Amino acid sequence: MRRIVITDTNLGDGSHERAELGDGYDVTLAGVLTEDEVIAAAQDAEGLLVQWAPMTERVFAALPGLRAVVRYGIGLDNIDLDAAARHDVAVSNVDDYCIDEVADHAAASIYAHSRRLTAAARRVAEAGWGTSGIAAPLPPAQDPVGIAGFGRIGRAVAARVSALGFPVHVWDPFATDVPASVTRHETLAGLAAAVHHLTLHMPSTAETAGAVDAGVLAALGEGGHLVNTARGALVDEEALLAALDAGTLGFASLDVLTSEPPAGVAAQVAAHPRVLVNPHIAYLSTESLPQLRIRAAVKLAALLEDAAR
Ligand SMILES: NC(=O)c1ccc[n+]([C@@H]2O[C@H](COP(=O)([O-])OP(=O)(O)OC[C@H]3O[C@@H](n4cnc5c(N)ncnc54)[C@H](O)[C@@H]3O)[C@@H](O)[C@H]2O)c1
Ligand SMILES: O=C(O)[C@H](O)COP(=O)(O)O
Repeated sequence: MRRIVITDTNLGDGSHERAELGDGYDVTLAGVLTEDEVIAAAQDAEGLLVQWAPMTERVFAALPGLRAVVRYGIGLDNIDLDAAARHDVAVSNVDDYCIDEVADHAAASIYAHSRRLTAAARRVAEAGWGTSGIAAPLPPAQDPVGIAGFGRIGRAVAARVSALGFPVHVWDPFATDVPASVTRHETLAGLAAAVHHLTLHMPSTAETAGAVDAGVLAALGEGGHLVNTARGALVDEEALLAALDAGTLGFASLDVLTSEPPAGVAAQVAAHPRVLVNPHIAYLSTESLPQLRIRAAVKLAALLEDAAR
């Protein structure tokens, strides 16, 4: 019997995973989040299913029987991939769930701000019926959208916003087969300067940390709208707060922050009157969660089979 531990329990009770894995697996739902807790809970585990628990060098070193880890999600930023390789542990994510959900969320943020939904509702709540203080919306054809990171989600956002009539611009140094219908830029600042809405869809890595800095925000400008459904670490939040305070950036729609729940500068950003903040829910739907749990279990079983060969 192979022992599998589910670290975090945010996503459910382990029933989908147990049903998928069947009798050959002993699945324990640990509900742990710190290094020490993971090490204590995962002794003798061959496989781990992890959402946010930190998979660090220390954790891998303390679990010599571990063969495979699958993250419940797309981003692998809480897993030290070099450490996993050093300890001969296979790692995977669930790269094909929630693409439509996140794309819908980003496109909805763009459409909502384009029609000034948040600003207008705030105006009514704070100053009563009237239109002063609400910038007149532009027709979508004059309201370009910039997509940073043209992967699965970025491309799905492009399909949605172009169907709504927004011109699409992209920046992704690694993307091939970029369609002729979109305008490609060589730099993130160049993309920001060309658009009104900038939506982020690159991974959180050492290279992308703080990529949306003061220069990119200045290029996006006072009418600009930053949309982040990727990871908080992509944005220099000090610079974002300064730009919002100075009025040199128009608005931000943020599903993710550097600190979740918000603390410090992330809390100041989240409370800003020209920010629409959501509690990291872009992935969420009645379909995506069971898919995530089932696909994570299938992937872990495949990795463990490979490791046993
Ligand atoms: N908020 C949520 O609930 C939620 C849900 C799912 C995914 N996400 C985030 O969205 C991100 C994108 O997901 P995806 O499925 O589109 O990933 P993907 O791998 O399909 O696409 C990422 C794109 O980023 C590009 N890229 C890689 N490194 C880059 C760099 N240094 N600079 C610029 N571009 C770079 C790649 O070429 C690729 O085209 C994930 O990394 C994840 O963190 C968030
Ligand atoms: O746990 C989550 O918040 C979701 O699975 C999103 O994670 P992801 O952005 O890495 O997919």
